[in-house]
Amino acid sequence: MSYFKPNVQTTNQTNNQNSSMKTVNENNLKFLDPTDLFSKNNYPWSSQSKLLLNAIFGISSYRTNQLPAINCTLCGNDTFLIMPTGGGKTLTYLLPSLISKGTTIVISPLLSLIEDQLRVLKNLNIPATSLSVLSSSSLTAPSYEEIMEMKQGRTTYKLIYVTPEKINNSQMIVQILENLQKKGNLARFVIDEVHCVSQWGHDFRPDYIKLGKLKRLFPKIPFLLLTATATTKVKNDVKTILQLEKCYLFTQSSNRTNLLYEVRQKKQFKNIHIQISKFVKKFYPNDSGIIYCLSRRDCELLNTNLVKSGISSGTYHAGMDINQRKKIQDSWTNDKTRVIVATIAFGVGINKPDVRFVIHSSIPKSFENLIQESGRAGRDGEQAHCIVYYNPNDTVRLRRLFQYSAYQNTQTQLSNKKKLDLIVSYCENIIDCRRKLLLEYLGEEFDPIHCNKTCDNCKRQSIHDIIQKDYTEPSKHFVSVIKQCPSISKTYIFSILHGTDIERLKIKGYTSNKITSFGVFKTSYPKELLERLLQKLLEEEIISKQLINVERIDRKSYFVYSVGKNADSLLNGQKKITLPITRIKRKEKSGFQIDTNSKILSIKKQPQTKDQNLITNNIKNKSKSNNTQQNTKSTLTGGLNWSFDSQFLSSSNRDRKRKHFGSRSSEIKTIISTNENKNKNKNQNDNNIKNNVNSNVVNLNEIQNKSTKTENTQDFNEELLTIREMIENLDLSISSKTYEDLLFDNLNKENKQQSISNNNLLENINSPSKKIISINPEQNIQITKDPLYKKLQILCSELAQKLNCSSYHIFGNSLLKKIAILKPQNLLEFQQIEGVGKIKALRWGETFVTCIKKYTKKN
Ligand SMILES: Nc1ncnc2c1ncn2[C@@H]1O[C@H](COP(=O)(O)OP(=O)(O)OP(=O)(O)O)[C@@H](O)[C@H]1O
Repeated sequence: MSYFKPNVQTTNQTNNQNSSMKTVNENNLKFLDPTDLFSKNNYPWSSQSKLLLNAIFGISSYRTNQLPAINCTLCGNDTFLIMPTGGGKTLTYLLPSLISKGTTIVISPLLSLIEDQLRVLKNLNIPATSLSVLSSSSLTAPSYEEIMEMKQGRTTYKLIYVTPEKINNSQMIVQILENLQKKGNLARFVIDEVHCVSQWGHDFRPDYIKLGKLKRLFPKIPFLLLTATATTKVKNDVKTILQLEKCYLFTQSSNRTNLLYEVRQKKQFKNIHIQISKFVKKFYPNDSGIIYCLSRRDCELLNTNLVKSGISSGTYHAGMDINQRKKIQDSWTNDKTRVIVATIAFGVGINKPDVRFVIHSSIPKSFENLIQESGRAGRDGEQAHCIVYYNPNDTVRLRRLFQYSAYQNTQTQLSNKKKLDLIVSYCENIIDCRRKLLLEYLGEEFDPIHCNKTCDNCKRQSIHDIIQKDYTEPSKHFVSVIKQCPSISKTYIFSILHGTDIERLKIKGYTSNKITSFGVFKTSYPKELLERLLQKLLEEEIISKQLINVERIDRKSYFVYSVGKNADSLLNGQKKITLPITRIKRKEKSGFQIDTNSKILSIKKQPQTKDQNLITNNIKNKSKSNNTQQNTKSTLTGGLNWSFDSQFLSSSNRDRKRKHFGSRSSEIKTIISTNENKNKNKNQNDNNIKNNVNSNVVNLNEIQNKSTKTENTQDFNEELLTIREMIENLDLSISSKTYEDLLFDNLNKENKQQSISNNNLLENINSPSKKIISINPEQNIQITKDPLYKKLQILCSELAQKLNCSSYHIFGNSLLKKIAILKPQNLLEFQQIEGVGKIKALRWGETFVTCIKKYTKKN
């Protein structure tokens, strides 16, 4: 069998490099270049598809690979789409399901994901159901009569969701599928999270393997396979296990251009709340975020401290009972609690699109954990932060946990150790582009030039030089102390080198007259630097460590150090030890050098000499070439207290035009309606919007002024009552209309039929051009404080409560922000906003517009 890997032209607005596709041979499989085959807009369904895109989903253009994947599956081919999280995989089966005759079967791994998706579809009036829970109490189950109809091979549902377990264990479901096929009503199988098929994937599920029988039972039904990540091994497993003979493969970069990656130094966990609350208050005071902790205890401690410092947060971990967990998750999903402080127990089935930051308050367990957990940020495509707070001591904690785990055999422990080593080098690395390191781990090449300074290392490189400083002599002192004091703990090593804590050292017999390197460092090497050096010596196997009290998992267990197998090569001068340090790039001629490593900001007027330049460049080049050779196994260490905080806003002010913190979020762009509307008021409104958006200043000032006004509580409560009243009176009967009724509601039945076969006529049905705006980081801060945005959020959450769904099922926060900026004054303007489809506009537009008009009149 072979994959046919298309090289498809991009049709979206994302970064070009993101869309670049290779046409290389993969695993000696032949790939065709079907650009001409699937990227065109001249298929019989092309106009209909474009119309549905606009009318149902409120979207004006396809993203990378969406169009070719849609065309490919509609042509009846088996299609494998690998697209990063938040890339828009769902659309590639929703649109075809509305166009194809019959029903699309979606196999999805989790009931919670299925239920979430069914709520989305319900709000779009797309007929969908699930056969996974057939009890009558289930909100998602079809009725008895509907099941009977399905058994006859007929159904009005366009989508049926089912878990793999159910499809494997229910004879009735197989019978339904067979009868749907017989009657020509089985459109396609969609297998979501298809990497679960493979034991090499991160979420292997045995029931996915059994899905191999589907191709045997339904050889003519096309498969659409979806995942965010698949290594070559996983891809091969997918095609073999699912028994696909010919399958078109669409891949693209896993790069999430809208995520900002950063590693920050952490001093002590008990004070981490100070750093985190400062960050949250500054950047995301009213946005959602997740903070991951290593243990339940850490979650509780951090949460208590965050609440004390005024952050709206709650905990989620396996130690809480299921009701408590559900309560906090709902509160977070519906924007009542802003931040969730959780262990990795939180995450599976989390679909909230507008998570603006994911913070690891301690080192993640592995690269996979980092990618998966931070990947929950920015699923709506808007900019989001992914920050790891790192302290070398965290690794000691993790190693200890791995070592104690009673369930793990030696091999698992070794693999955990390797994984930990990799993530440690990532955290310690202050040179290489973080995007590059992450993507290389996923087996993808990435040129850091495309990072556009959206990771701390690239950002730092633009203002700092990195130089390698020789620490061979200090390292010899480390080894000397360890040689003289066998099995010594880290605290004692540091005290001896610093010459502090003399009384404690005396008790142990460690005195200056006995130990040659006693007090050599005095105050010249801060503890952070000694930690880095210790880590480096361990990596180089100059020293080694061992856990004491292995049978106990309490705080008394600790590591002791002894000389490693490479100690002699250091002592006899064969081996040199260097650590990268950073210094601010000097301006021409009279720059200032800041030695960030020594923690003493020594400001010297010292222009860089030719030789220094040479060294810097050599090191940079060397690091580059090492990089390509070693892949992610970079062992460069660093420890710089540097963050986006200090650079972010000021530089984006200076350099606004060039900034690209995310493909779709860097600057405000508008596409103003091309529909000729003679109405003078409307034109006036359009102009207002156009001016506001294009000037990029009017809006911000306006928002800023308003946000500084403190709101009168009485007014606010009255407003809330009016909102509730509006929702009470809202006519929800529109939900009984199908998507087709709404799409064609300007036409009578005859024309409806005609229009389906006449794409031109379809195009003429009111489908306004979309206004596309993106919100940059500064605007985001302003808009989250905007009273209108807050009102719209309340309106949305009240409405969600009434409809028994989550706020984001109605409108996500990023869309609400855009609505608050554009302030649509009528239904047409409301529907013109990118992300608002006709169905949602018809259902709730009036309510939202009324709220906005009332607000604009008052202000
Ligand atoms: N062409 C498009 N233009 C604008 N927004 C889009 C487009 N396609 C999808 N989206 C939006 O992108 C967001 C993410 O889409 P979706 O949930 O399908 O991502 P996904 O690839 O399935 O991610 P995950 O792997 O996390 O499930 C949704 O809010 C969706 O409405």
